[in-house]
Amino acid sequence: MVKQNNFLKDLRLNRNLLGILVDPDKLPLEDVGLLLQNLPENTTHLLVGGSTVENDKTQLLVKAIKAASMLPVIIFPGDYSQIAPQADALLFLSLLSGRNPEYLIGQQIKAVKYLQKTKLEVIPTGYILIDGGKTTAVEKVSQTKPMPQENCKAIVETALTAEYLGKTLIYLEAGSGAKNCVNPTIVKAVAEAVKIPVIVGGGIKTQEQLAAVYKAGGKMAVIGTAFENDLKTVKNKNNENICRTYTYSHPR
Ligand SMILES: CC(C)=CCC/C(C)=C/CC/C(C)=C/CC/C(C)=C/COC[C@H](O)COP(=O)(O)O
Ligand SMILES: O=P(O)(O)OP(=O)(O)O
Ligand SMILES: [Mg+2]
Repeated sequence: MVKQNNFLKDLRLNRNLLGILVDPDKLPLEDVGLLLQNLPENTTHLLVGGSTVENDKTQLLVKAIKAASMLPVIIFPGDYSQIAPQADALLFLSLLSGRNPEYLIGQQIKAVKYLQKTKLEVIPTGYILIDGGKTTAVEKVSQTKPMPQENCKAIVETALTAEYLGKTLIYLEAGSGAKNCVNPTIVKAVAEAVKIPVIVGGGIKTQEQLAAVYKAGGKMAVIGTAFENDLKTVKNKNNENICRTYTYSHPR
């Protein structure tokens, strides 16, 4: 059966997409309602995943989200154990900034027998880790070094390599909770060099940073940590006195 390419179509046809990243290890299932009620108004997609996630948590979380929301759910996996058949799509990542065979091809081969049993839209993605000013979980888990922001040429060449290899998407990643997000000059250089859509994530906290991603040609920005912090504040204050740690969402 031919699978519908909806997520990739969304990325090709639209701009200013906002993906909120939910880490199954950090969001208790009973907080799915809280999550959905507090999403930024401009959220277009939910991404689910983490560098490390306990067994079965991703599948349970995706199931709970799908039961309560119409938003498309995209798996953004740190490893093959996070494949959840109830999701809409899966970023089939290859960590091209590194040279660890496990994250270039090993995880992908391990994923196949699970993917064959699903109808997930599988999106071959060139995943490029860029130095965000601190050591991040992706770096630790993959045991690879990020590419320096100063070396824009090498980053562009890596993105072009991804395109020549047949990847249909590029993800420029500064890492979860990065001090510095990917510089817009890098986003612009990559977006101008490749024909495939570019997603940007890592360390995005403000409306200005979000706008800069879109202005530079990024089709989707992904926000995880800033939203996690926001949700903690909402929870701690029992919905009173909400003090948002970022400013990109409209006040409710
Ligand atoms: C099934 C399959 C092909 C799995 C791919 C395995 C692979 C090659 C993984 C790459 C390395 C890795 C550990 C990826 C983790 C992905 C992930 C969830 C990263 C967290 O992203 C942060 C996001 O950009 C938002 O940042 P922030 O707002 O600062 O939290
Ligand atoms: O799973 P990640 O990569 O989002 O890392 P962290 O748990 O440090 O947020
Ligand atoms: Mg995180």
